[in-house]
Amino acid sequence: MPMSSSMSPLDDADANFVFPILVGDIGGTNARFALLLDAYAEPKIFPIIPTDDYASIEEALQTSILDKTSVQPRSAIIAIAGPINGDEIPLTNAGWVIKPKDMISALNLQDVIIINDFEAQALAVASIGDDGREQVGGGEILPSASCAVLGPGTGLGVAGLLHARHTWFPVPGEGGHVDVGPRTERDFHIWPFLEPIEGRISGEQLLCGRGIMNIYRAVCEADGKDPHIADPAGVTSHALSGGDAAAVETVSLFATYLGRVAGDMAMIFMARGGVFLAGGISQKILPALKKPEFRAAFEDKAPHTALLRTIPTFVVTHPTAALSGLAAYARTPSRFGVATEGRRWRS
Ligand SMILES: Nc1ncnc2c1ncn2[C@@H]1O[C@H](COP(=O)(O)OP(=O)(O)OP(=O)(O)O)[C@@H](O)[C@H]1O
Repeated sequence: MPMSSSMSPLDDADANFVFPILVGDIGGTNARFALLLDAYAEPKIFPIIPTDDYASIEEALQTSILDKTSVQPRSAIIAIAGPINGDEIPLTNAGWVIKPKDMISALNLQDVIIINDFEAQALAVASIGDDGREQVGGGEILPSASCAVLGPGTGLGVAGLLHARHTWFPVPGEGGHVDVGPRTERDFHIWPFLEPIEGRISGEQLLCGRGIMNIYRAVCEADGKDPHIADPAGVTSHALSGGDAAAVETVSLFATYLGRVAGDMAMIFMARGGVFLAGGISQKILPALKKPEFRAAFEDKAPHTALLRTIPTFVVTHPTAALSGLAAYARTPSRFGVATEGRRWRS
């Protein structure tokens, strides 16, 4: 059992962390780390590393962070892709198993917190300003209202962010796995060619790197063409340059489906504070998301079209948004209602 399990989440969240604090955002593809020396200094951000290049988080931290600085962190706040359960936490979509007790002894830490990577993206939404995001379409942020975050990356992460009692509460969940159904005539042509997961098409079957390939292959098969592009970056670059019709349609459909699911999340969370598109893919296809499809699908939510029109949508453009959210939490944990029960380990 984690050593802090006797403390209630809110009592625990009020406890400050001891500096220097290491913050980390570990995705299925990339890991990003930064060091915070004190509550006022800007985080020192280290180069992004591919998760697959290291056998474990201890090895990654030792080689790419600790061997490159004389600062010895005392606390670590790490966001990971996957559910946090018990003392051994496997990453979804990557080979690492995070063992906080091993981190404490191998890296000489006194406090380790592990949270979900989309909670970190939600913390980022509360802490980044206009220069870290770009609005797509109309609507205006209603201050202190709820927000929703969706992030197509290796998978599709979704989180809410609620404001109550002067505190921002990130709400992690598995919203990336909602069902998505065909709607237009073209959808009905393509749907039979999509690869399902156990018989259904979930958001994550469409809205992530793998999902781009799923849509692309289905578009090609529906039209009796050979899919010749091998990876998601190839599809989006052919689409953005306009050089390949199937790639152009794939990215247009991706934007439509992302708009549909983002609109659903806006309604679920009543996200008058805005819907934010995080994750690696959104910023790479920003010009495609600015075309009409994304926002049209987002707003097309009868009987709530008028409501959806008032809700702004943003692409998070800050290159290390999750780290900046974690840094804001590390500095002033009392501003954020992050539940730490079962997710905090101390030496
Ligand atoms: N230019 C691009 N266009 C579309 N997809 C891309 C592009 N570059 C990389 N990808 C895909 O983005 C995914 C990686 O996303 P991201 O950079 O958000 O990684 P991550 O943080 O490790 O993901 P996650 O947090 O979802 O596990 C991979 O599936 C990759 O194939």
